[in-house]
Amino acid sequence: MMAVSDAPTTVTVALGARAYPIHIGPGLIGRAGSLIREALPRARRAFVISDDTVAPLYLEALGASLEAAGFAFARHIVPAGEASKSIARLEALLEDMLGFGMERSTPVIALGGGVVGDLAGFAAAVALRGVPFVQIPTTLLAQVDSSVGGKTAVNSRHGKNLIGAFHQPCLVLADTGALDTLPRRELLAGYAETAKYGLIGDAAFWDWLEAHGPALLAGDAGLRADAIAVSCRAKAAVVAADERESGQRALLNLGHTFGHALEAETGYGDALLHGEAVAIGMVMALDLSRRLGVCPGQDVERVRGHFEAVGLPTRPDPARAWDIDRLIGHMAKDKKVDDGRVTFVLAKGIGGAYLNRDVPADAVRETLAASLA
Ligand SMILES: NC(=O)c1ccc[n+]([C@@H]2O[C@H](COP(=O)([O-])OP(=O)(O)OC[C@H]3O[C@@H](n4cnc5c(N)ncnc54)[C@H](O)[C@@H]3O)[C@@H](O)[C@H]2O)c1
Ligand SMILES: O=C(O)C(=O)C[C@@H](O)[C@H](O)[C@H](O)COP(=O)(O)O
Ligand SMILES: [Zn+2]
Repeated sequence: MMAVSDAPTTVTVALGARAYPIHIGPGLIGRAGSLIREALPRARRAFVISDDTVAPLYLEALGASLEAAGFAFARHIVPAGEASKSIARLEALLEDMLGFGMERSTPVIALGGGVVGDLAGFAAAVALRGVPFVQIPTTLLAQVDSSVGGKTAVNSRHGKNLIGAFHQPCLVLADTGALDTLPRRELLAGYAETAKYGLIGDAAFWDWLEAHGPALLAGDAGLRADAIAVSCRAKAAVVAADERESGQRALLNLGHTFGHALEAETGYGDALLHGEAVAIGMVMALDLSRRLGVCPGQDVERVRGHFEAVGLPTRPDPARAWDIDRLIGHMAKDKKVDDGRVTFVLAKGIGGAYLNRDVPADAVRETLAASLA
């Protein structure tokens, strides 16, 4: 890994005519106006979406840079938290956007974490059948994962992200300075999605995280920027190869079949953050792989041990009454269900994720039971 200076690192998502850059580094919110102007020379107006925690911290700086670059802009602020990924919030947002007089060249700018990014991205996908979309992710999770790749969605009472669209951003500005105000619990949730890339296909990155994760979490800016760049390169390569998840993109769902079921069961509140659910889900996915005889037990323990060492949960809250049948019911609504069968992301060890459509129901049930015991 290289030490990182203040100059941004740029990763490109290679999607032909729709290719876009992810700039990673400090101070990018203050430069957003001129960078958006370069990407969208014709746009004169912009619509900014943020939440009520992020807006007081960063909207003034973003607004000043937009105005300096000649943009008039409107803002729409939603309450912070997963509950804002709802049809009701989407409707209010769309009406506000249309009231502002969006044109097909008017960009939607998401300033916030994955909740704001997923909601704003979906609104950008459907307003006027699609307007330009700029991601300015302010959480670690959003910088390593949700701002890249074009999955946008809101939740349904039937499950997580079940209403959405693929709509790629035209620009991603990951201002690493914004991570300085992020609470540790949120940082850890993003760390789980960062570690996911090591578990999926990069054992050396996993080794690196074991060595440097604690310092990264403690605030080392260079380590953070390095980990974000590695994560974005990994995600960009998968997305460029399989944009609409007809195959290998599903690997990015490691831990999510279990994780989304846990999130649905906790009602998308503060009790369990997405990244926490994914951490637990990844331990479950490796444990399931071990039960099927494909993953060494020592790799499962290594993952569990590292997550515990940094402070991530590795099993559902034992103080809560969990119902295995209900969890399995949620898993049956996973978007990776095909012909009634769930496609699981398993791993032949750290760095060896693969897809399996033939996982015996008993093994899934045993995995859940062991984790909930
Ligand atoms: N589209 C994708 O590919 C993708 C990938 C992963 C996750 N997701 C989705 O992302 C969502 C989770 O995103 P998240 O973890 O960023 O959660 P989030 O957007 O809820 O942000 C977490 C919390 O941190 C606050 N916050 C954000 N930036 C801050 C900052 N710089 N300083 C202080 N506080 C800040 C927010 O207000 C919020 O309270 C989930 O809905 C998940 O499904 C989507
Ligand atoms: O980008 C992807 O592809 C992912 O799977 C990234 C995940 O971290 C993210 O949580 C995604 O929203 C889950 O996919 P979904 O299709 O089940 O919503
Ligand atoms: Zn995720």
